[in-house]
Amino acid sequence: MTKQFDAPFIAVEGPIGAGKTSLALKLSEHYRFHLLEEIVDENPFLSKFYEDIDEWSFQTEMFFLCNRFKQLEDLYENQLSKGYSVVSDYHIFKNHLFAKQTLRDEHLAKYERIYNILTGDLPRPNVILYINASLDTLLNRISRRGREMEKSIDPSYLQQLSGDYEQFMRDHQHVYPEIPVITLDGDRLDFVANPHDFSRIVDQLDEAITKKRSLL
Ligand SMILES: Nc1ncnc2c1ncn2[C@@H]1O[C@H](COP(=O)(O)OP(=O)(O)O)[C@@H](O)[C@H]1O
Ligand SMILES: Nc1nc2c(ncn2[C@H]2C[C@H](O)[C@@H](COP(=O)(O)O)O2)c(=O)[nH]1
Repeated sequence: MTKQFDAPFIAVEGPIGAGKTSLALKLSEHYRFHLLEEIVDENPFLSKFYEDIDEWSFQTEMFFLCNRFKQLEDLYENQLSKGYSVVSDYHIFKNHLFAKQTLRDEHLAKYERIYNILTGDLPRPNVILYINASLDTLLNRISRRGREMEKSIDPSYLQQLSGDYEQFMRDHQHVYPEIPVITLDGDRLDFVANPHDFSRIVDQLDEAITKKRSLL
């Protein structure tokens, strides 16, 4: 049974470099919501993963899964169960989305059994902001962010992830119509440098939060 709570729990999602962390940080400051940030550099396998995906993918995905499991357990205990609102730069589903691309079949079968056990009763976001963007935009932003290990990202890997995100968001809206998915055009919106673009996102989010509160 998924843990129940009433507070807004907003997840910002999208492929690598779409702007999730940047937008989540700005929203947490604007709304004074608790910010849940995914770990990246603390994953000891990630740099090895980018050098040899097949060799290091299982440990990479399992590390992310276990870390996020603990983060979300603590989030429920310390924030959501107490009525505090949250904005996060990830949704736990991303773990599965990456694993389906990076794990070979026999590893994926084991991973999915563990994923279902660990995530079955975790708190789930009740609003999703989904940033999509073209491959060129993603590659440019990854380059601008400048993480050494990401310089070896294969564009086809990123293209496949982007496609998987598109499909997942369509499926999610169909399966969970009560959870609004606000899609943002990452090619057109510069919420980092353009206050008008950011305020338009806030307007859409205000509407979604107000609507959810009216249903409580
Ligand atoms: N909408 C945007 N317009 C322009 N630059 C952006 C935008 N979103 C993010 N960036 C820049 O792109 C880089 C990646 O952003 P980041 O928030 O780390 O993406 P993600 O968390 O999705 O990987 C950062 O340098 C950030 O400043
Ligand atoms: N193989 C996986 N890699 C992941 C996962 N979550 C994040 N990441 C990588 C992708 C980027 O290099 C970096 C930061 O991710 P962003 O989406 O914030 O750009 O970490 C995962 O579950 N599996």
